[in-house]
Amino acid sequence: MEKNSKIYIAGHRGLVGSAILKNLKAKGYSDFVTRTHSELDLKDSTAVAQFFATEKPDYVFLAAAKVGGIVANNTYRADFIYENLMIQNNVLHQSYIHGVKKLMFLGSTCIYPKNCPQPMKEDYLLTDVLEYTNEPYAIAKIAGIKMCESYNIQYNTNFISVMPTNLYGPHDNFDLEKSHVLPALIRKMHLGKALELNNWDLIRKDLNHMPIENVDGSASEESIFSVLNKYGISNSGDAIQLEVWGTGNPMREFLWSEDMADACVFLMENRNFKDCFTQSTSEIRNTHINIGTGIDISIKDLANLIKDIIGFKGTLYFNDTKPDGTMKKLTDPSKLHALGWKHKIDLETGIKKVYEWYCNEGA
Ligand SMILES: NC(=O)C1=CN([C@@H]2O[C@H](COP(=O)(O)OP(=O)(O)OC[C@H]3O[C@@H](n4cnc5c(N)ncnc54)[C@H](OP(=O)(O)O)[C@@H]3O)[C@@H](O)[C@H]2O)C=CC1
Ligand SMILES: C[C@H]1O[C@H](OP(=O)(O)OP(=O)(O)OC[C@H]2O[C@@H](n3cnc4c(=O)[nH]c(N)nc43)[C@H](O)[C@@H]2O)[C@@H](O)[C@@H](O)C1=O
Repeated sequence: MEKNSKIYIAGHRGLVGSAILKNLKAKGYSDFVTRTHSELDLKDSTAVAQFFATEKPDYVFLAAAKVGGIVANNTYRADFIYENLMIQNNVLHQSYIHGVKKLMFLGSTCIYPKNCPQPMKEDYLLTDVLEYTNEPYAIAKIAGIKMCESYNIQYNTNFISVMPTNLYGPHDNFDLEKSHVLPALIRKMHLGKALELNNWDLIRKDLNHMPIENVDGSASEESIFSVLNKYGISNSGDAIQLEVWGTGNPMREFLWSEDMADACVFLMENRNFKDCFTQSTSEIRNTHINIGTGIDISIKDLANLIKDIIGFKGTLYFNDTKPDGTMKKLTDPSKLHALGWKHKIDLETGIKKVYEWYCNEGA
């Protein structure tokens, strides 16, 4: 990429897209094309074709997708497969039609089999059955990888795919039903601590920023209590109790979103699809690259770490009627390391940074 290249970041207000935009600006890139979801619905093939014909971007980061945690994936199964297939089909195909020089497609580590050998190497794709809770989303992401490879092989495009592990950082989704575990636990413990301190100003400020089921900060204490109870924040005698979904035993790997963005920009600057042709086989597959830390933690230990950082004193209980999902999904990031990139922010530092962001801007 040249510093004056025209770069389209699809999903520039999201967790990853906002971090990619910030990273590119810091590195001296200056010509960006962005559209919010309401300005351009990427599911709309005609609108996407018109957008590419008008803007003609040189480079594309596809960080727009239907994204959510385990329960959202399991509940809105049709939306997750339909929306993701539509978004990626439209953006990839129009990037080919309009001669985009290079595109990055963002997948996810849920593309790997439920009982994948650990750590997960790129070559383990399509070797066994997927985890049920996010199968529709994973199938869409696998289709995206195969679409990139197929267009590259048939049409000589330069589409590269990356498979990030679980991500977290500023501009994440903190909805208590639809978000991923790390932002959900941060918000629950932030509210739990405020309840412990009887700090109703803080609780009302949080709910004004993001109402829970239409309950905002103007509601009565009784209504607020009842909605917090529903989402697993309750008062049992002298302690606040906080629900953690599942058994607490699953292992997860977490990467700071700004490290993720740095890896994406590094690969856009240094990696081309043709690099994969050095393989000794005529069958070109598994050309995607894992992005992770190679370090994981149990959900129970994660919950206790967040509890300590936030200073929530109440008790945690594990609700095993909620799904655990995959028991372990740890990336093998050696392909990325061999290319010269490694993460910088460890989990404890990242949680402190995102909690500070949440208190200042997110809540
Ligand atoms: N978060 C994570 O832990 C992980 C994420 N990923 C992948 O990384 C990528 C980015 O995810 P993340 O940043 O977390 O997601 P976010 O939900 O934070 O952001 C998604 C972005 O996509 C945009 N978007 C969604 N639907 C449409 C649509 N129909 N038309 C136009 N824009 C749309 C949203 O726009 P708007 O803001 O305007 O609504 C938003 O900016 C995705 O491909 C995701 O699958 C992979 C692994 C883990
Ligand atoms: C990134 C990845 O994200 C999704 O997969 P996931 O890793 O299972 O996502 P998760 O963050 O929602 O959960 C991780 C673990 O944590 C537990 N857990 C505890 N308490 C809460 C809780 O309060 N909220 C949530 N969401 N999970 C909780 C939860 O039960 C599970 O065991 C994919 O669907 C797919 O979208 C994908 O690619």
